[in-house]
Amino acid sequence: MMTINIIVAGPRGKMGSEAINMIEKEDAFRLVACIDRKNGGKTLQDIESLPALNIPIFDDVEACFEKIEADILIDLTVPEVGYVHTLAAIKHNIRPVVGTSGFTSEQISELTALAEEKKLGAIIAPNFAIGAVLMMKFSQMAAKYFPDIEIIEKHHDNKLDAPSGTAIKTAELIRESRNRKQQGHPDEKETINGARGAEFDGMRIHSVRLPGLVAHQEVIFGSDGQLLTIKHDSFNRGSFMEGIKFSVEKVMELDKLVYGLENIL
Ligand SMILES: NC(=O)C1=CN([C@@H]2O[C@H](COP(=O)(O)OP(=O)(O)OC[C@H]3O[C@@H](n4cnc5c(N)ncnc54)[C@H](OP(=O)(O)O)[C@@H]3O)[C@@H](O)[C@H]2O)C=CC1
Ligand SMILES: O=C(O)C1=N[C@H](C(=O)O)C[C@H](O)C1
Repeated sequence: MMTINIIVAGPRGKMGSEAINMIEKEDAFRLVACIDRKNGGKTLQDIESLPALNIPIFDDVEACFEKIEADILIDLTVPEVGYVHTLAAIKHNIRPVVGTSGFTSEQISELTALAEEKKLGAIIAPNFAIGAVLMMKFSQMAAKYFPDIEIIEKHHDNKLDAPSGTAIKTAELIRESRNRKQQGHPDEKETINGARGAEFDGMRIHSVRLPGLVAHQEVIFGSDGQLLTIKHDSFNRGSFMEGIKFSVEKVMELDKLVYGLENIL
């Protein structure tokens, strides 16, 4: 059995710490280093909330990639830094598996081109929960028949990016199967800015942020006399780990960047 050597960026985060637990449970996965802006020079065992492991922590991504032999970077940080980490990983021939949301489409295009040039596998997945991927695909199917759509995504109030990566990916998939349609009344006016949500290809995306929520999305399709709702809920971060595990295995076989788990499931 081949061992896959993994670096995790964002180890103290909700997703990063869950990913470390997942890696520890897998015989074929080996955690070799972490990237953490506040704990460079320490080891994982120096951090109270994390497993007592003698794994080096780097605050500098370049130093980490130069010193540590790794196959994969799992990035679970914030958009600006996650992009820098992903770019550096590809340059160092380390395959990125990116959960961090909020990359721009220009950044994704740039990373795609670089991975193609290097013939290196990479995965950027707006949502690693298998149920969420199905929710997006079912929405894409339904959009062909029900072109009037509102996406409502709901997340915890520590989330930095809006709309969520999942909502953007859902809208992108819907755009592939639906002719552009400007929804609502042509003369509608917002008396408070943002009341109708964000506009994407004529449909609307609404972002709810509340304590108590984890990650939830409803796609509502309206038609004459009927309403279809396609809904997914993640109640904990464990829901994303199956997709991360699958991506870590799959990215080793790829020679290009894949954006969205639906393309490899
Ligand atoms: N694709 C998917 O399926 C999923 C994706 N996500 C995405 O994953 C990312 C992480 O989510 P989550 O774990 O909930 O978030 P957390 O806020 O819990 O963790 C974020 C981590 O990033 C670190 N970080 C923040 N700012 C910086 C910075 N400037 N430089 C370096 N590190 C930094 C934080 O460290 P510090 O304490 O120093 O700030 C922390 O360790 C988000 O982008 C989220 O949208 C989340 C769930 C599922
Ligand atoms: O920040 C989160 O929590 C999540 N972010 C991802 C997104 O932006 O879609 C995935 C999931 O919704 C959880």
